[in-house]
Amino acid sequence: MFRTISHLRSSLTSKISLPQALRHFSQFSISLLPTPTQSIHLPVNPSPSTQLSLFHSLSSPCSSLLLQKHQDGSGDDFNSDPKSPPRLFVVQPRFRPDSVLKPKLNEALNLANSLEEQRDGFYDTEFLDKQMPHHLVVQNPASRSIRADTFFGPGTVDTVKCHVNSLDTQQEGIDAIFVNAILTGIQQRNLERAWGKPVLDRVGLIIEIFNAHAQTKEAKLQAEFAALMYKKSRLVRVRGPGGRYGFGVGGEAEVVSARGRGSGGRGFISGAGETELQLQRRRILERKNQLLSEIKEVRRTRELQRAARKRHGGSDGQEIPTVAVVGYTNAGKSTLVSAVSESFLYCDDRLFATVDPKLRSVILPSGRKVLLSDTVGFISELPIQLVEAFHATLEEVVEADLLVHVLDSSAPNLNEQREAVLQVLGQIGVSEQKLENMIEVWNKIDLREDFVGDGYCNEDEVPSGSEENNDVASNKLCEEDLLDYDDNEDEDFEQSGKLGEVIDDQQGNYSDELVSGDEQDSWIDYNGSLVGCGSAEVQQNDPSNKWEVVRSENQFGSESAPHVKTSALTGVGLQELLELLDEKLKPQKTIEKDIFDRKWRPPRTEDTRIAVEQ
Ligand SMILES: Nc1nc2c(ncn2[C@@H]2O[C@H](COP(=O)(O)OP(=O)(O)OP(=O)(O)O)[C@@H](O)[C@H]2O)c(=O)[nH]1
Ligand SMILES: [Mg+2]
Repeated sequence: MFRTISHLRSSLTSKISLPQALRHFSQFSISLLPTPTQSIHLPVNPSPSTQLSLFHSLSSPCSSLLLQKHQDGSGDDFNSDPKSPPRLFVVQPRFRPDSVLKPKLNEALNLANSLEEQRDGFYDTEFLDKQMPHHLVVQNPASRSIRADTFFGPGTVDTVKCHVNSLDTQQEGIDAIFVNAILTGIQQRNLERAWGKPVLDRVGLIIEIFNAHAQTKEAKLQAEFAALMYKKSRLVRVRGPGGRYGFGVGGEAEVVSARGRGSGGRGFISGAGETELQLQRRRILERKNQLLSEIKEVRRTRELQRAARKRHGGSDGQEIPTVAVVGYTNAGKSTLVSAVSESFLYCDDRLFATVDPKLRSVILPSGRKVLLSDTVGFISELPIQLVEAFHATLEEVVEADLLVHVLDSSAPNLNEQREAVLQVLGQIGVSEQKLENMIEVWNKIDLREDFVGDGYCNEDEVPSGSEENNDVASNKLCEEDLLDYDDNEDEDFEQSGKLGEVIDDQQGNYSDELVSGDEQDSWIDYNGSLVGCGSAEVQQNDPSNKWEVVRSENQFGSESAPHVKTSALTGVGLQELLELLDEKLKPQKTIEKDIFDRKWRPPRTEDTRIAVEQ
């Protein structure tokens, strides 16, 4: 059955998540037509989800791709379960030194494996039992040499293509390619065309994970809003062979930004693709307005709930303070809140396991009741669309009386994670005063090599909220030990290639000064050897090697020491954390009282002095 694209688009209504869309996407063979076309081959009676997957395809300059159901029906059997996780191939740009690359690659693999939806309230496989995705480390183009059309140089694009083809001949195949970098709309589309697979960049994947993990109406609305804004910023049009604009094949492509600014000037207004572009924009705008009004309602409800909490307070009529637990994703926030509140919150090694914020009440050692708010985790380069869309959720953090920043003390890039969290807190408008008053918790202390059972790096170290007790000497000691450890690990990593292989386009020593130009990638301080596409094999998953770097030790190079070290799993440090909460929440009242006293009642001593003089 053939229909026009406009006809098709007008019938596309429902929304499905990317995992589902990718499943359906894989049921079609894709071939470029020699000339732009407005026709499309649809399966008879496409389901709503199939329709939407087509809509995804049609949003790209590949809208003239011929989508044909496999004649032999093989597409139907190809991983046709719409809820099974998509298989992603991870392309990780290289960083130097390897101690920087390792956590980034590790995070990329974790992100790729986190894109999964629950089935009947559960995931099919335990996260740590999942196979590591296939991956490839490629050259990271220097910022001034990033190609506007494909991000990577042609050598890297070809190399990835070779590996994708090779994986496709294998039984498992892959559904999409995840590039752990931020791509522009046109780079993404050009790479999709070059590799013949859907491409996700870092922002896109994180947004999709939020969509896949959202359970409540609030989280679903916000995640969809973020996805919509992301999609809006990626509308592209292409210039065909005759210089005509449209959604045609080949030719030079241009991005039309979210502000509607195209580089085509007046000519942009006409052209075959313009109607389609406008139609998409209108559909996005309509949905955006609808979502905005629903999100507004969510914010209003949250405000009312907060006000009610303040009004009713505890049993003694006192206001119940709220403590927001923030931190990098997977730091153990939910586990910590569960442990101290003796309740259950969903915890998982999947990144962004929590998308739906939860409140739990806790009784502090003084008998005072507080509410702990477990909220979404942050990540470096957290998409701004998500920060904006999750405004209603993040307002809880801004409005909280006290913040607890949970860090994974076993993370090799602890400082980077801290910075990423502080950056997001600044972005959402947390006041300086709250940041200064924030409690820093180093969680997962049991995973540290220097863990001696009481939770501290050094047996002599006595943690406390006060700066003086932060044992800098002992921290330095640990730092040296761990740096040694890292160096050795780098060697192992390079030689054994356990995590994947490094693919280079050129052989020899390079720096970004030496290589530039169309035909070559730029290099960042790189010493490497040629691994050609033919000789290279993509790292196969070896279950014994899985997640090896996940638990590697960090450099312990933190300038500021934590206020308290905990292990949410073993219970170490939890009592101390509660005592610290008590301590931090008490002074606020005293300060308020002081101000009140000073404003309305002159100090008694003065009164007394005056009385004596008289
Ligand atoms: N060994 C150890 N594992 C921990 C500890 N705390 C949490 N974990 C594990 O770390 C993983 C992530 O924990 P979560 O509590 O889900 O982390 P989170 O910070 O809430 O993560 P997001 O919701 O994704 O932002 C889970 O597998 C936990 O079991 C700890 O103190 N020690
Ligand atoms: Mg969580």
